[in-house]
Amino acid sequence: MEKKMHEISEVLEELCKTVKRVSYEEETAVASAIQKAKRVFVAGSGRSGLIASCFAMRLMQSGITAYRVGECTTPAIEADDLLLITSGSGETGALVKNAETAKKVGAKIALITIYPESAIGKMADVILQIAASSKFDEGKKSHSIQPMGSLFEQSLMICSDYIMMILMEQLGLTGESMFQRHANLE
Ligand SMILES: O=P(O)(O)OC[C@H]1O[C@](O)(CO)[C@@H](O)[C@@H]1O
Repeated sequence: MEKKMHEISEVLEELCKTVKRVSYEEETAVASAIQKAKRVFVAGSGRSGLIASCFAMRLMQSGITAYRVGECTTPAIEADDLLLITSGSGETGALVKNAETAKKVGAKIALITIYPESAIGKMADVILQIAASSKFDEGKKSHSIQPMGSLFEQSLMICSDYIMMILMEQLGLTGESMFQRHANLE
């Protein structure tokens, strides 16, 4: 049999290492920022944005008023709201603009990123850092065995689901109670 370049277990190992390094304090800080907000607006681009949508879905199922930025039914962000941005680089143009708008109206910003010192990081009130290699590190020796932002995006999915578990505990929710709000028009 032909030798594989990498075993799938190596992918799981680097994912496990990355999510275990994420700070619990930062995860709980994001959960409290969500709880304190009147409404949560979730924004992300590309693959990070797809995971942002998964997060927004769970927030809605928890009874939190959550919107996905970019949907035509999403209203204007206001002072009591939270803009939660998922961006590996923290530099994606449209997301930087979203953060500037949120700042201007006095909304809070939470960022999940590789780079706390990024343009969005500098505007954020709460930051959760995922120490993964980014799409900009492609080709470097230190880069993940997976391409571009894959390791960040996978870690983002696990961390956002874990933040949901923290919220469930704080709000006294169960999977069953959340399922009551699951879409019945699909
Ligand atoms: O997570 P970032 O750095 O904001 O990048 C957004 C997206 O841009 C891409 O590079 C291309 O869509 C994706 O890999 C990534 O999810």
